[in-house]
Amino acid sequence: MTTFNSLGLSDPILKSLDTMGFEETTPIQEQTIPLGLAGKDVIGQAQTGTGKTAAFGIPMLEKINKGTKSVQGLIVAPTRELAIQVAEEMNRLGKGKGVRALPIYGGSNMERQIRSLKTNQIVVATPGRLLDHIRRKTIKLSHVHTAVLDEADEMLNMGFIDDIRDILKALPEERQTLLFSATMPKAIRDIATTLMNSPEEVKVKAKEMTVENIEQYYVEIPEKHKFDTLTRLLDIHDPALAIVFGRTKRRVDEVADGLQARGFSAEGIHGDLTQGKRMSTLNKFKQGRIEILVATDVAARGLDISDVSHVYNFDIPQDPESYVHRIGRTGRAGRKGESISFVTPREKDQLNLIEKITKKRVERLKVPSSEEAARGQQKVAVDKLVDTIGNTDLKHYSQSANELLEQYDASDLVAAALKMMTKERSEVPVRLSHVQPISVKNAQRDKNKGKGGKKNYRGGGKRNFNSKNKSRNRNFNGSKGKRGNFQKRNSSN
Ligand SMILES: Nc1ncnc2c1ncn2[C@@H]1O[C@H](COP(=O)(O)OP(=O)(O)OP(=O)(O)O)[C@@H](O)[C@H]1O
Ligand SMILES: [Mg+2]
Repeated sequence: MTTFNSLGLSDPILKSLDTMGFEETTPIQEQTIPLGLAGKDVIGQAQTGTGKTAAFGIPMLEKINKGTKSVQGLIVAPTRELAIQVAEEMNRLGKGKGVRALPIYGGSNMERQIRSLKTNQIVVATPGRLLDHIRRKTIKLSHVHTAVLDEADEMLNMGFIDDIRDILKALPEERQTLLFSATMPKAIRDIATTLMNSPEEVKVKAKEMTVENIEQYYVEIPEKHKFDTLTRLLDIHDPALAIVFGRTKRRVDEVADGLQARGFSAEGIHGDLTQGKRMSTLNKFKQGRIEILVATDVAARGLDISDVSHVYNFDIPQDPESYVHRIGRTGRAGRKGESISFVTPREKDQLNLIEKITKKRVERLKVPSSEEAARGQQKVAVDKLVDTIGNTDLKHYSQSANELLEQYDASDLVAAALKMMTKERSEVPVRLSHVQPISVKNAQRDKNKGKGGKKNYRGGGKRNFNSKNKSRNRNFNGSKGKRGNFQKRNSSN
């Protein structure tokens, strides 16, 4: 066990960590914070949800000179939501020292950003908006001593590489560059090293690329049965919060609408929505006001929402890296999670490729029948009832209960109560537009075709964004997740 204390951090930073409830370092933090503090360039690779943000954030904050009122630390992230989230985490980490991070991203007020830029020493930006500021000379980067590419492999992928080169060119040559991600294909690592100054490569040793606290399943299923299977699985699993990934924006809209029509609390998020809509949907999801987020890959990377218990790959992802990031939205910070990928018969090769690259076998799950789904829904009601017996003072109801028992059969009474509590699904038919199955060959060809081209991440574009649940009893904050070993003391996400 390594404590933050033993890394020689300053009191203000230790104070923030204490407030955040971080007690021990995670392995990537233990290995990269000393390198970061020593001014080394670092390529850091560690599994999803294992605290990479603090791994690069803490050394950056330690090196901010409070007396200099200019941008000294720059973090670049691929999506607006992630830029905002990373800025929030940096603000928590920097609170003790009084250092603030400003998120800058497209779709928000540029003038306001320009005013705030004068008072913040750390900027967390998406590449497009940052370049706008650089070109308009509305950001001063001559004092930046630390630059971080979060989700580095994504940032150095074909869609972003030119922007990243331009951004790095605008920074002082004398600087520290840190790259972090859960995945780092070799070709990208090679590009990365050309942008850095003899980097130290830290790869947290793990047998598999995915975290072991995610139970990974797949169902083999023809395209036309996917939607009904999804609703059955949702009824059986009764997730605290779930993310359903679809391949395209249209797909996301159709699945979200379909789920709503069947009475689920679901909304979609993708790159064609306004920034305001994206934020409000994500916030509702974080607060548990919607239970199912249907998303393109725009939500695949970095997002840290602790109560996500299930990830469904309604469409199998284009590449194994995307799979790793998508399922990594659950099972964070030591919690448990489950992922279920839908594989059409022609997509079995793609699943095999994912298993090979991630070095993890994905287990087959039987497609549930409608009877099983109905039993699943009933079980939710039964659990609620049993939970109420255990945790509520029922004195108030005992007189009515006794009167009813004199008139009716006990089993009829319980059955009636269960029926009232069971959410019976509407059977409205839901039809989705046809999508092409992914084959390893096609995925490869699409990848090559896109080389050098611009991948429109901001707009989404081509790169779009079980019943074994240990405890079905949701407590009031909606959490069903089990606590793992590097939990915060007072987790308040
Ligand atoms: N040492 C720690 N102790 C307890 N909780 C921590 C610690 N470090 C980070 N966390 C928490 O763990 C969660 C995941 O951290 P973070 O988002 O940085 O993961 P990540 O490695 O960047 O994941 P991804 O690859 O998905 O981006 C966050 O809620 C964070 O606050
Ligand atoms: Mg991250």
